[in-house]
Amino acid sequence: MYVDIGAALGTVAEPGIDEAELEALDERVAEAHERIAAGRDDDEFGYAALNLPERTDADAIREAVEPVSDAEYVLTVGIGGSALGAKTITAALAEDPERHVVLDNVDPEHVERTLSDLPLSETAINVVSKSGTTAETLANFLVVRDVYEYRDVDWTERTVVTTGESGPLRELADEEDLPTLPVPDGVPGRFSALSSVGLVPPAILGVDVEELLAGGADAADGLGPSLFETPAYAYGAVAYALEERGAAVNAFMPYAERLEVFAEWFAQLWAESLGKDGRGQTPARALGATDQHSQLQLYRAGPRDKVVTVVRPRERADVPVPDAGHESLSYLAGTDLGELLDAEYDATVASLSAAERPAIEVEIDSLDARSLGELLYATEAACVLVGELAGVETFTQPAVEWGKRAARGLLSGEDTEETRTVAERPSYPISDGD
Ligand SMILES: O=P(O)(O)OC[C@H]1O[C@H](O)[C@H](O)[C@@H](O)[C@@H]1O
Repeated sequence: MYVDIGAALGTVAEPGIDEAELEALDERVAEAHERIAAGRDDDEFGYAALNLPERTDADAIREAVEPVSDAEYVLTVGIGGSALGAKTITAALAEDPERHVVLDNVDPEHVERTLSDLPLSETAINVVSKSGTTAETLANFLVVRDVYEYRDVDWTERTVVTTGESGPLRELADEEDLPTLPVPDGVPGRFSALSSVGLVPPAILGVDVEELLAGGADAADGLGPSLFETPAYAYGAVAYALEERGAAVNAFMPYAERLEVFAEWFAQLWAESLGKDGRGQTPARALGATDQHSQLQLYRAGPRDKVVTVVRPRERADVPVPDAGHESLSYLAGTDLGELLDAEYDATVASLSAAERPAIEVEIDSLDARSLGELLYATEAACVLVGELAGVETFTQPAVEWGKRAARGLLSGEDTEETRTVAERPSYPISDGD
């Protein structure tokens, strides 16, 4: 992975970071790196995520998916960190990403439509929940099972479960003797893409999971004590420094359709890990070049509270633009779509710099398994570094857990602190008088 922080320097951007300040920050990066390395050595909660590339057993995943390896579709039932990793990987790498269907939300119309469109006898079910208690996942799984039974398709032969050692999902899996994979110890869901949590659908859909893990291992080997020699830390350190100087928003803008879901994954990672103690950058999702024609206006001319992260592969497919023989289109003659997209990327960074707005450039060699593994890992390492520099509890998510408890309490009718708060929530209704 390559990171270019030139467009985030104080000489060209406001907010920006001066080179002298970077030197001082590098000392803090060295300390944070030591903390991260110690956490990895002891497999401490959270830090253990950065050991996944070496720990994940690709053979065990292949063995567990063997019974469903000829499935035409994979239906993932999971939410948040239990869905986004797999969705990101298949969107980027599967030959036909449409073959991976994700039921994360419980919008009844969406669930009904999704299931009615799927050929169930050719669809493997991948149920994932670290806690095994998440209401959306359990409810969707029960609905899915019921629909399979109604259509007379044996779901027990087509299901793989990834969950912890106990909990309702584990009980459901044991009852039916379903093949199960463990969630890795000490790894929060949003950091678990490079484990069984994220790798079951890619394995079924023919993605080279060994190469993904090898890419993660490359990035792990590259972590060193200086931001000047570690692109992942350079990204994290500069994002942190810019937040300190007012960049409350991090607009994550890949210039590759196949990385659009990566921005969704990034949003969970950044928000849930770093949104604590009154701080944390708000992740915004954008796609280049599409959002150049909408959001870029705000990024260049709105409040100076943003940094834009642009991401691109260095290699692209060749799709030449045909020469139409029109004078007015001569600038397109002899080019190809990749060249155009790269020109748009360069133009966006330059356009932000011209308005003194910060950007950070991230590049990978190409959109293959190795580079994606590297990008996933490096982004996680960057996030852990920001957490260290900001002094927040990167690996917990108490605010999200509150909502989960409240929803469960409401459904069961329990009287808890959360359900009382829901009952007393502020209300000031306005209607149109009808
Ligand atoms: O994997 P599960 O236990 O079902 O949790 C799914 C998701 O639930 C919550 O929203 C957590 O905050 C997420 O981090 C987690 O990924």
